[in-house]
Amino acid sequence: MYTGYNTLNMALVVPESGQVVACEIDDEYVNIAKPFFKEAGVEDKINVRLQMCIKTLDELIAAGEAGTYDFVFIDADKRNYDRYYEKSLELVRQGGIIAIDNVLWSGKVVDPAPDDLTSQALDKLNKKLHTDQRIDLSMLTVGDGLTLAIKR
Ligand SMILES: C[S@@+](CC[C@H](N)C(=O)[O-])C[C@H]1O[C@@H](n2cnc3c(N)ncnc32)[C@H](O)[C@@H]1O
Repeated sequence: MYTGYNTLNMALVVPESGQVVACEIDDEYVNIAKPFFKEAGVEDKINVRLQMCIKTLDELIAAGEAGTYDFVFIDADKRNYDRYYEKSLELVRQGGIIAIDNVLWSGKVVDPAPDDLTSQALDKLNKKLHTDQRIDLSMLTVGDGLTLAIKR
């Protein structure tokens, strides 16, 4: 979530009945974001979970919400992206979209250094998605690289 810029954007466009689940581990950012959610009149549409996001994803699955989400945006700690991707794939419905940010990592994924575990993890995930038959894939070369994975 960070300071909530994209959480707020999503909450502004989902219908009144929609919900945005926002994952963050740092309460400083949550405290910055929440007044803006209120000011924009969308605080009731945003469910902030202040804990490790893998725990939140597991809780959503345990609550029977697999296959019910339209969209997931993955933009937290890069080395765990593959774990978040697998959980997100469970959570989205057929035709649902998983967006993954920073997949080019300033170009370092092309030839990751031996000690650069982040670039290695992103490179590995990019290659995995390329042949993943569970999704249709588009990698947008905008910004730092944005992958769109659409669940089949
Ligand atoms: C790049 S920022 C997110 C920006 C946000 N997607 C946006 O566009 O407005 C990444 C955030 O993920 C949080 N984060 C990192 N690891 C996390 C984890 N394991 N669980 C939950 N949040 C995490 C960081 O504290 C940081 O605020």
